[in-house]
Amino acid sequence: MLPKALTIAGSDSGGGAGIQADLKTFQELNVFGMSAITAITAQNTIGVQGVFPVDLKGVEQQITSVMDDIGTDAVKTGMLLNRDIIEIVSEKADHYRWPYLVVDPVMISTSGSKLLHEEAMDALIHKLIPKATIITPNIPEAKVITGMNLSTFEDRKSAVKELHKLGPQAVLLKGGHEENSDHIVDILFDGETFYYFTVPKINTIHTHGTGCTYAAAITANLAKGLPLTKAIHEAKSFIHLAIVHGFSLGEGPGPTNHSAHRFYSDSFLELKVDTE
Ligand SMILES: Nc1ncnc2c1ncn2[C@@H]1O[C@H](COP(=O)(O)OP(=O)(O)O)[C@@H](O)[C@H]1O
Ligand SMILES: Cc1ncc(COP(=O)(O)OP(=O)(O)O)c(N)n1
Repeated sequence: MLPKALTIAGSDSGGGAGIQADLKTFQELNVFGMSAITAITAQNTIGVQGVFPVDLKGVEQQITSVMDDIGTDAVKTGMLLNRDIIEIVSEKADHYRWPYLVVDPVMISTSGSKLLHEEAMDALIHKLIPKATIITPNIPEAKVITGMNLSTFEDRKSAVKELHKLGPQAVLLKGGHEENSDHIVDILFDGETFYYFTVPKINTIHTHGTGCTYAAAITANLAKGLPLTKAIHEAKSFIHLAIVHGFSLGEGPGPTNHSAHRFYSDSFLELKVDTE
């Protein structure tokens, strides 16, 4: 039987991010994908033209319908939009005791649209993040959650420790927003050990949906039963190839290429994983 994964996130009509990116990633990684949609966004490569929340009963019922009949091996959250939706997801996490919960704390799209209301921050930090197997903030999201300045590498390590104190089993701080380096470092901390996933920065604008795709690949790998560090290492290889082969679509930044990994052996990407 195929492993199963549920994504609880927003729909991106443009197909590059959100639910669409998650389901494409699950499919590419041979995981049966299921969804609970929190909001419909009218979105393309240029930006987000509209956000239409799904009513609370609709969100709650999608999760219940999937869980009571099919069940899941792992859950990922993306755009959750508001406090009420976060509270529903948190209650469902308690009720169903999901084996793995990957929380991508989506707040704002690269094009600048709000995908999480400010009033929802407290629920995200105190109700959902503590239940996560892993959280995957980017640098701006980590700044908002910790209130810290993340200019230096040491700042980022300190922020990762602070984020871990909120209660998730592990924190993965993504480095894609690093501006002053030709390398990008994602920092993983599991409460004992730091791991660094370092890659050369790819010179491209076609990175729409990178965060969603990466977190979905981690979720798929956890659903398959991979240990956390290996799940991230393989997901990093997947997202790296997807960015290398990102492509132009529409007038704005194009999406990553979810199929790119098919054309490489697993060992294509030599990743440096340091522990200390
Ligand atoms: N230009 C790039 N070159 C190489 N890797 C990148 C690049 N941009 C993003 N990544 C990687 O893509 C993943 C998503 O990162 P990031 O862009 O920080 O998140 P988000 O999409 O949530 O803003 C991370 O593993 C990051 O290192
Ligand atoms: C519906 C929806 N969810 C999430 C995002 C954000 O996607 P992400 O991969 O974090 O980054 P960008 O695509 O904004 O660079 C989204 N845009 N839409």
